[in-house]
Amino acid sequence: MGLWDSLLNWLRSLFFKQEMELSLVGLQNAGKTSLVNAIATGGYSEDMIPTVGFNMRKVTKGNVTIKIWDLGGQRRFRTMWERYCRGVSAIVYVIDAADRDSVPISRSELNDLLTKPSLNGIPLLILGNKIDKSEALSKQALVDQLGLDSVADREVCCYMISCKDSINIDAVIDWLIKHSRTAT
Ligand SMILES: Nc1nc2c(ncn2[C@@H]2O[C@H](COP(=O)(O)OP(=O)(O)OP(=O)(O)O)[C@@H](O)[C@H]2O)c(=O)[nH]1
Ligand SMILES: [Mg+2]
Repeated sequence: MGLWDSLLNWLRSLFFKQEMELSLVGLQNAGKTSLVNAIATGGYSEDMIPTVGFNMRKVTKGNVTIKIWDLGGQRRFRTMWERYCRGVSAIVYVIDAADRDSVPISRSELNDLLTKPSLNGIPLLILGNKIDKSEALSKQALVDQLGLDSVADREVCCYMISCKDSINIDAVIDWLIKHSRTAT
């Protein structure tokens, strides 16, 4: 990048602070809280406490401040998902790609969420997590088993990630930054 471009980018970052709000949803044990840690600090821990209700974290990447609603994935918390997804810039849906038995439940919970009129058109990022495990599904298998090809009313993107080995976390951050909007 030339000096002039760098200068322009710097000026832009001073005047156009970006911010975005997103919700992290998906079944318990999928790795949502681990993803927040991976994005915020790159840290990872084996012993995580299940999220009770929700947590809110603010993470700053460059000139983008991301407000993350990290929701509990246990059944009793799933009815809250819709409320916390309203008005966000993106819905991030995390799946344990190595827990093949849970994928059908994940699919039906995702379908329920996507039929809510209040969430119409909100971009969806699907993350197949735990690809460090040998039993993890391939991306194509996950896309098929979730029926993602039939989602037509919104932008959908899917990445396979590992919070443990920091695989594709950069791609996730890039996608998020592209979906932020200029703060007013
Ligand atoms: N092998 C492997 N394990 C992971 C990965 N990401 C998370 N885990 C583990 O999965 C377990 C659950 O992680 P959490 O981040 O607490 O899952 P969660 O989706 O926030 O769960 P709830 O808060 O109950 O909804 C923990 O033991 C993590 O260490 C990964 O990429 N690979
Ligand atoms: Mg959690």
